[in-house]
Amino acid sequence: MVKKKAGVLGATGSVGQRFILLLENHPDFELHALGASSRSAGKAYKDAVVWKQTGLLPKSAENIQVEECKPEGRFADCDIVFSGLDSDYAGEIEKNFRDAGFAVVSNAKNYRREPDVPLVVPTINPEHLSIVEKRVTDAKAAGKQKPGFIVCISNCSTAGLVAPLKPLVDAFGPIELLTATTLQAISGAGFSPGTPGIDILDNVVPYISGEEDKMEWETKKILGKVNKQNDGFDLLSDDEIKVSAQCNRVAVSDGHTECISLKFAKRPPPSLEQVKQVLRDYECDAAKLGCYSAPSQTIHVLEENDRPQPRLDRNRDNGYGVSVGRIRPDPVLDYKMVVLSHNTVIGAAGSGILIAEILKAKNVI
Ligand SMILES: NC(=O)C1=CN([C@@H]2O[C@H](COP(=O)(O)OP(=O)(O)OC[C@H]3O[C@@H](n4cnc5c(N)ncnc54)[C@H](OP(=O)(O)O)[C@@H]3O)[C@@H](O)[C@H]2O)C=CC1
Ligand SMILES: N[C@@H](CC(=O)OP(=O)(O)O)C(=O)O
Repeated sequence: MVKKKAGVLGATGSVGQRFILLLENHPDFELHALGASSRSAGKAYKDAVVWKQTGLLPKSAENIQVEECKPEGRFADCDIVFSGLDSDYAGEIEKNFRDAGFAVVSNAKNYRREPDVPLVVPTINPEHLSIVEKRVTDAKAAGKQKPGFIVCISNCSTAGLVAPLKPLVDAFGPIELLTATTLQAISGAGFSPGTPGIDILDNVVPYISGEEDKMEWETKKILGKVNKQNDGFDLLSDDEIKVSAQCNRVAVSDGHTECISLKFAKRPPPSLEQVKQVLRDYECDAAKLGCYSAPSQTIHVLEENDRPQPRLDRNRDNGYGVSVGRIRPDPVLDYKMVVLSHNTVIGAAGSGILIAEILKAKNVI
C-alpha cells in the first residue's frame, strides 16, 4: 500500500520530536517534510535538533533538510501536515497551510475555540471529525478540489481528564461537578526554552499559564455534540457541567497525573463497581476501525493502592492508553480517582497520528 506523505511543523520541539518517533516505520504515513524556525531551516534535521527523547533519533529523519514552515518545497507533496508549532507562530502558519488546501492536525491552542474546528481526543470524541468529513465529501460530490482544514488536538491535561469522563457520561448521564488537580511533566512546557532545572528540582510550581482555563473550557467542547447541521458543535453549558482545575508542574519527565473528584447529576449515583466496569469496558472507535495506533485497552483501571505512577504506567498501550487508579468514594462529591496520561503521546503527537489514521480510514485524506 502506498503510504501518505506527512510533514511536521515545529519538528525540532518537544511535540515535534515525538511526531518523528511515532512516524518511524508507520504503516500508513511516511515522514517527508520537516519545518521549524529560520534558526533551524537549511540544516539537516540531526544538526538542527537537540534530541531529548529516550528513543534514538530515527535514521530516516536524520538527513531530511529542515525547511521554513511554508506550503511549498517538500511540504507541497504532503497529504497531511502535523503541527507542533509554538503557539506564537502557529496561528498564521497553520492558516497558510489550510488556505493552500492542506489537511492540518495541530497541537497548538490557536484554533481550538473556533466554532467550525473539531477539538479531538481521538480515543474519546472522534465523531467530531464528521464535520470535516462532510466538507470533504461535499466538495468531492460538487467536483471541487479537496478543501484544506484544521483539526485541533486538545490541551494535554484535558486529554487525560476527558478519558474517564466520556464513558461515565455515556453510561450514567451528566457529571454536574468536577474538580481536577494536576501534577504535570516538564516535557509539557516544551524545549524552547523549557523549564530550567533550578526551577523544578526539589520543587513544585503551582502555576501553568492558561492551563486551568483551557481544561475548564475544552472539556465542555469535547464532551459536547456535533450540531444538527454537522457544521459546528453544541458545547456543554455551565449548568450541565461545572469544572474547576488547579495545575502544578512537577519534576517528572513525561506523563501528567490528575487527581479528580466528580459528582453525577443522577441520584442515587452509580455504584463504585459500576463506575469501574464502565471504564474497563470502554472501547474506542479507533480500535473498532482497526487503526494501527489505537490502544487495545483505552482505559486501564488499576487496583493497586499506589498506582498509577508516571514512570511505571505512562507507556501503557505505547502511551495511547490512559491509566485510572484509586477509584473510591468521595465524602464531598461522589467519586475520586487518579488519572495518568502520556502528555506527548495521547496528550499531543500520538493523538495527532491517531486522528490522521481515522481520517485516512474514512477517506478524508
Ligand atoms: N509539550 C506538550 O506536552 C504539549 C504541547 N502542546 C502544544 O504544541 C506546540 C508545541 O509545543 P512544544 O513542542 O512543547 O514546544 P517547543 O518549544 O518544544 O517547540 C516549538 C517548535 O516551534 C518552532 N518554532 C519556534 N518559533 C518558530 C517560528 N517563528 N516559525 C516556525 N517555527 C517556529 C521551534 O523551532 P526551532 O527549534 O527552530 O526554534 C520548535 O520546533 C505548542 O503550541 C504547545 O502549546 C500541546 C499539547 C501538549
Ligand atoms: N501547557 C501544557 C502543554 C501545552 O502546551 O498545552 P497547550 O497545547 O494547551 O498550550 C503543559 O504545560 O503541560
